Amino acid sequence: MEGTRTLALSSSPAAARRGPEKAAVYSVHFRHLSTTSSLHLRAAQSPVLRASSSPFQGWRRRRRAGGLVVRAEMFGQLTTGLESAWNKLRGVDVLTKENIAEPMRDIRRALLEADVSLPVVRRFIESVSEKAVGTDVIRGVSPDQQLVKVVNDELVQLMGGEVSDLVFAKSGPTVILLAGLQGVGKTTVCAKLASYLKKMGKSCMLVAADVYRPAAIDQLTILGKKVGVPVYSEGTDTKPSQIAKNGLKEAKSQKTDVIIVDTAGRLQVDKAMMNELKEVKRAVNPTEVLLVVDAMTGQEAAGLVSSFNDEIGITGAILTKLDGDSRGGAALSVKEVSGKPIKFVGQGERIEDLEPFYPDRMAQRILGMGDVLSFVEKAQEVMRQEDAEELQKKILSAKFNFNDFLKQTQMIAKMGSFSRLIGMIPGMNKVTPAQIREAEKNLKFMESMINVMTPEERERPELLAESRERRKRVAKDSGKTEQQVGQLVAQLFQMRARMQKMMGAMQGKDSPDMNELMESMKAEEQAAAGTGGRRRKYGNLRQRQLDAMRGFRRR
Ligand SMILES: Nc1nc2c(ncn2[C@@H]2O[C@H](COP(=O)(O)OP(=O)(O)OP(=O)(O)O)[C@@H](O)[C@H]2O)c(=O)[nH]1
Repeated sequence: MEGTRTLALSSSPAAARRGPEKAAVYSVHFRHLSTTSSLHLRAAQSPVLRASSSPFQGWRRRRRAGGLVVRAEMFGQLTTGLESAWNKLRGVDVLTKENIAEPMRDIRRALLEADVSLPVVRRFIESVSEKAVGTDVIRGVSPDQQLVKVVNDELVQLMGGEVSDLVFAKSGPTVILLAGLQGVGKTTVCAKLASYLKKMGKSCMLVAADVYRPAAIDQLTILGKKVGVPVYSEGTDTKPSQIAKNGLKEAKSQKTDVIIVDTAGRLQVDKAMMNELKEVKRAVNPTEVLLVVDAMTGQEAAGLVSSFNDEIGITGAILTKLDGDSRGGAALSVKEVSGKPIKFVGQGERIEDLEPFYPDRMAQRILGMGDVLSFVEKAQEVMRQEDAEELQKKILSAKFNFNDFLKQTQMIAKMGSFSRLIGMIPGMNKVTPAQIREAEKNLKFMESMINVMTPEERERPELLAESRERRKRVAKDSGKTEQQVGQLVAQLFQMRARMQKMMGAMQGKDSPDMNELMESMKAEEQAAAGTGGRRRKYGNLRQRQLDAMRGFRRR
């Protein structure tokens, strides 16, 4: 492989585990001249851990029986690189061409260090910059969170958008032809895929068409036994295309749903290999031709998918050894470079370590910001910008009315569990679940009174503040007391004042004191419920409410 020098003592954590017990560093596998793309260490004692603090940034320690294994945290390097981009946006009001320039440079650097190919990085940066600047402002979402969301969406697109499912033949056995260079994990993938398909309820057969390495046939036979799937083989004297053809015939006679054909791997792409694959492909007309590539080879993997597709025509790729990939270049480049989707990823040596490739989950893992993303998505979903602007105007001009109040409560309901949402707001994690439950109950209580108000009363709460008759009617229609209606009206005026204060604080970039807000909501709810003890306890609050109403009457 050009540009690759293997100083390998071992290529896998399993081999690392097999190493001697006492040394601090047992095995190191370097690919690529300058990068530590693959490194598996095992230590019986702590020196490796001490060493792990700086040179192994983004690497993960795992405790295993009998020692510690230090492994690359998947895409850890990239995640760390991107973090510096968000940090540069702290304190800005809105994303502009100017203020995103530096964060975009960080993102570009992080992607290049992750071994994503340059043209892909260029297109990515261009698209993110364009979208970030053109994105509507969402109230409550900070510019750095907004950029995280734009980058996430672009990463998902870059990796193919949707999950790309396996295609099954409409009739007869589905044939999956696996190709790939030597040592990428093809044989292991055969067994992993068979086990995956078995769990889906499909019957499988493995076909051993790697005739150049007798050990490959043995390995497949052993793995077949392990996963409980028959293996069709004819030794090493028959042509691979003939073995594949006979295997398919056998599968048909046994009414097997899927056959997986294991082919020979070569050290590099050569004509003989391609011709043989073409021949096998012609012989069995596969539904899926999947190229197995090693994630640790970075953008080379993407290049390979491209050249195999040009030569033989493939339907997708399987990315193995993602568990050892701290960079992510292959996962990010394959679709964009080759136009072919990654269908599965191998994330370990065990049979069950194969799963479909979900671009959205992968992007979230890269960014490591699941909470921020779901918060932004929910805020986007329920709060169109016009609504937000209108609301803000109303709040600032003290015109917040019962309709807005209802809209807000409904919005909160739409956002799903109030408590989950609150947990996502920085600074709100001190609010207890009991407080949240009370706030939710309070919202329902108030809603029942608002529902029986006339449109005019909702629009102009002053009407209710000024007319006892109106308050009496609302109380009667909602089954509440006149006093409770009075408290609700007073509460709305207090809320106006409080929201104005909050908006002022937000515009001044101070974060509002959410705890105080929750405390007062709780107090108001209890006052509204109107028990004797609570009445005494929250006497001051009720006095304030009455004052607010009186003040209003005087106007
Ligand atoms: N960590 C890790 N190791 C893997 C993964 N997939 C395969 N391996 C290991 O990679 C090594 C090579 O796997 P094989 O399945 O023998 O590779 P192959 O492509 O069939 O090799 P040839 O038959 O020589 O072409 C084995 O030690 C596997 O356990 C993976 O997803 N993660």
